[in-house]
Amino acid sequence: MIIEQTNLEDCFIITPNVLEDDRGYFFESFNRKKFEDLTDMNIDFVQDNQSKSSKGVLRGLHFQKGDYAQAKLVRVLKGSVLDVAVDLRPNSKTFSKSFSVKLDTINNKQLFIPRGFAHGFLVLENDTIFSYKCDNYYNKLSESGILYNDQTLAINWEFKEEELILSPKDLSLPMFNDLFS
Ligand SMILES: Cc1cn([C@H]2C[C@H](O)[C@@H](COP(=O)(O)OP(=O)(O)O[C@H]3O[C@H](C)C(=O)[C@H](O)[C@H]3O)O2)c(=O)[nH]c1=O
Repeated sequence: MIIEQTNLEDCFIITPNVLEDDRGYFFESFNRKKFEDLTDMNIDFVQDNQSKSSKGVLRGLHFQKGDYAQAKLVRVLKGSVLDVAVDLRPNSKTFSKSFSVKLDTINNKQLFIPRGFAHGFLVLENDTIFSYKCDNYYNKLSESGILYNDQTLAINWEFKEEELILSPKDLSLPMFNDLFS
């Protein structure tokens, strides 16, 4: 397992050690001890999620507020995404900054997104399956988010605006300045 720092504090790229043989491959998709040893963080994931999406789907930017904030370890089981994390921790040196990385089944990369971040992803291939671990349970009343094309965050999704597919909920998310001004 290789851990790479990103430009955001406490947000890491994790690349598993893929063991190939003439049958195919094997890798440990998560190993708590190795994760904690390498990141110096304690983590206790309690919920796994999975979603399937068509090319052009953009899910996010989402986060849960307060006591229900979630850290996530995200990866792709099939297809590929542009994954985006945004630091929304007001006291962080990287507050309001974002990080993007392509996750797919070629690079097998995963992104660890700590509590206090917003998360979203743009699907780059049809029938992409996205899977992630959360260290806190889903709490509908604590859900919040920021509109994907918020001008303060200025995230480059690298995709034609007219080809994006978002849920009505995501299209009605607030702007960054509505939440943090
Ligand atoms: C997140 C979640 C949702 N749901 C239910 C609520 C809806 O009936 C249905 C779809 O929910 P939603 O449209 O919020 O799903 P996504 O747009 O994929 O949301 C996720 O996408 C972004 C990128 C994330 O990082 C979050 O984990 C999460 O917000 O699943 C549950 O039952 N449990 C859950 O943990």
